[in-house]
Amino acid sequence: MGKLISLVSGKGGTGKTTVAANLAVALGKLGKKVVAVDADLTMANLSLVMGMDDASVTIHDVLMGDASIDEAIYSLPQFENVYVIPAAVDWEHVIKADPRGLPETLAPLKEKFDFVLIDCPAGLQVDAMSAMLSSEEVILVTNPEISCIADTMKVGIVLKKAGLAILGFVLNRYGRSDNDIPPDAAAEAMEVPLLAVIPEDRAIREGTLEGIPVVVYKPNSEGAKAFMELAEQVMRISGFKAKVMY
Ligand SMILES: Nc1ncnc2c1ncn2[C@@H]1O[C@H](COP(=O)(O)OP(=O)(O)OP(=O)(O)O)[C@@H](O)[C@H]1O
Repeated sequence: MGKLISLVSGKGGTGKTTVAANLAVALGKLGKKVVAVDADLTMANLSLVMGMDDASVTIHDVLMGDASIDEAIYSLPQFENVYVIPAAVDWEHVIKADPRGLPETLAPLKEKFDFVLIDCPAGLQVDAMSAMLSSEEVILVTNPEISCIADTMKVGIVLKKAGLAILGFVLNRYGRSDNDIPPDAAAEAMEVPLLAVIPEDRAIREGTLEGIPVVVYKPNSEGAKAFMELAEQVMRISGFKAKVMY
């Protein structure tokens, strides 16, 4: 059985999609079969970040009852072992798909993949809750700012109460400002394990624009190395032996 892991945060723009895309490609490089799911049903962009700009069947069609989940899974041959379930961006699909169907729609994926990574909307609204409750385990994504840490902690507390396992948090965009909260202080505040510190890195943003996650776009960059370390950490805590292949 695979792992259903959501990428979540209290605030928008912390880097959930970037972490989901890079973690997916990094785990694929480490030999695991991964599907990345765009569960941000109103502001979808995961598939674009992973180099796919058009999809005939999306998670919205599945939620609307017009397609099966298998029909919405696309292989990304440019990355080893990586698949994506895209979301629609047009308004018609967005208003017709009910996010509350996500948990039962995504649950069967863990029979087919080692990792199911669910890119969630920020916050605690019904669309975000439905996406997050589709997972069994959670990776919190925060920036090194006090308000972001506080809001992300709140989400973590709610999800823990709901029975999900909090694997830990990713401190993303570290080094962007002189006032950044340092990793040890962030870990003390969050009260969950620090899985990785991802530096602020131009190569990450460039990779996003190119549709090539930085672990493939610039594998020797500091950002790429940090994402590979995150993937090894996730392998370890998931009980897989992490072998270094890069
Ligand atoms: N470590 C980083 N260094 C530099 N740029 C980054 C880093 N992490 C993310 N970014 C950039 O920040 C922007 C927002 O990231 P992303 O879309 O992943 O955030 P998000 O949390 O998914 O946003 P939303 O809440 O809107 O879905 C993107 O342009 C991305 O390239």
